[in-house]
Amino acid sequence: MNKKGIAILGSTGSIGTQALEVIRANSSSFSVEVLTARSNAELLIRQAIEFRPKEVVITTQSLYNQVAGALRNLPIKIYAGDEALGDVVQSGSVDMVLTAMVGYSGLLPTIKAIGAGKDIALANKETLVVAGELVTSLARENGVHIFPVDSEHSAIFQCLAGEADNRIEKIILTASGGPFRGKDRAFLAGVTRQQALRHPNWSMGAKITIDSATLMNKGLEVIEAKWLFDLEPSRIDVIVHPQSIIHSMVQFGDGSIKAQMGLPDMKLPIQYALGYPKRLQSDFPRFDFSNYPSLTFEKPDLETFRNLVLAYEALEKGGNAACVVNAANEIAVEAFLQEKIGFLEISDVIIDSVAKIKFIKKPSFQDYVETDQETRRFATNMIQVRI
Ligand SMILES: NC(=O)C1=CN([C@@H]2O[C@H](COP(=O)(O)OP(=O)(O)OC[C@H]3O[C@@H](n4cnc5c(N)ncnc54)[C@H](OP(=O)(O)O)[C@@H]3O)[C@@H](O)[C@H]2O)C=CC1
Ligand SMILES: CC(=O)[C@@H](O)[C@H](O)COP(=O)(O)O
Ligand SMILES: [Mn+2]
Repeated sequence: MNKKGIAILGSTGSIGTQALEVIRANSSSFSVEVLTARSNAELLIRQAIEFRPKEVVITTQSLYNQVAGALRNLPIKIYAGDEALGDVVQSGSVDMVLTAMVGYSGLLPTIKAIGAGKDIALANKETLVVAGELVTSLARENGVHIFPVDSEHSAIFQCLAGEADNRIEKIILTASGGPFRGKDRAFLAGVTRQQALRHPNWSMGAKITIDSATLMNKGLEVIEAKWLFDLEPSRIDVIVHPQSIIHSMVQFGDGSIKAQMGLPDMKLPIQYALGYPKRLQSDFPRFDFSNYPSLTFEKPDLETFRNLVLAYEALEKGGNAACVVNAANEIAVEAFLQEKIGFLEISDVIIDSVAKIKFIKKPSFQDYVETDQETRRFATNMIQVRI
């Protein structure tokens, strides 16, 4: 049997390392062709020695010598810098690119991979948030499939199997509510980085963990769902489900609701995307109903967690609005992680950026690049003035 050749962008992160666990357990189905990282040279070297990719990229130029030196006796090509990401995804042996980088930086390599006809396993939700219209139309033109890795979107994708001719009435994205569910603004004003990084159910990278705490993660996921499943915003609901057992739901025209369930473990959606259409066997721990006597649901508190509203507004507005929200959020989350601003100020930075940055109704790729840069400059400045 031919193995599927996988390129992993961001192999040293939370999704990247779990993807390698999946591949290690299914080595007769997959080969690792490309590994990339930004700063964690030591882990990248260990991964390359174990999985023997054809190409490796370390985007931090100053780490090139360390990586190249450690791998010098192996038949692996080593590159440095951001531009190399756009080249390696196009390699002949790559069948599928797993986009497990964080933030806006995932956009350009994803576009290059789609241009080269490579299927995408998409974890990097920011790609669709920033330029969903452009990326999905490019995928259609190139006959490329985008398989969702994000747990909610994987759940919806799994619920849609066999339903191609049936109308979706709405989808219901579940949200854990994050570590501050039930708290008010007075409490949130004083929360620390450490508190915000303590997600109740998932162990993830720092940026998405803060997004979960502000509910921006759910906002980004609403936008991601719009582009993956071609739905108007009014057909995308969010419900808080603190146990994170139901990963999302689809309601059809006859009123029937399908849900996908399981313990919170990203290896399952990663494996489903890599192995699609096959469900590969796994020994992931199984969900036991008797351990969960109650699965509960509540409405999100939109007065306290304003970021979810900001994301819906950007989706309604269209154009480059979500690109502005994303860039401002990335800058604000990084500033919060560096303890330069408070938790509630994350929303303030986004609101002021949306008000300031020029709206473009039909943005080109270059417009997205410029919008991202201008927003980052504005948001960074705004934070500097405050401190
Ligand atoms: N973690 C999760 O469970 C989930 C994550 N996602 C999404 O998946 C993506 C990855 O998240 P996660 O794995 O948590 O993130 P991590 O921060 O854990 O990992 C990010 C990875 O990308 C690399 N990286 C970071 N910045 C850059 C950059 N500017 N250029 C090149 N490479 C870079 C990092 O390299 P290094 O470490 O070497 O610096 C690392 O390999 C995000 O978009 C997130 O929203 C979606 C659903 C669940
Ligand atoms: C695992 C995953 O897909 C994350 O996006 C997760 O959903 C975050 O949890 P929240 O529901 O708290 O945003
Ligand atoms: Mn998710």
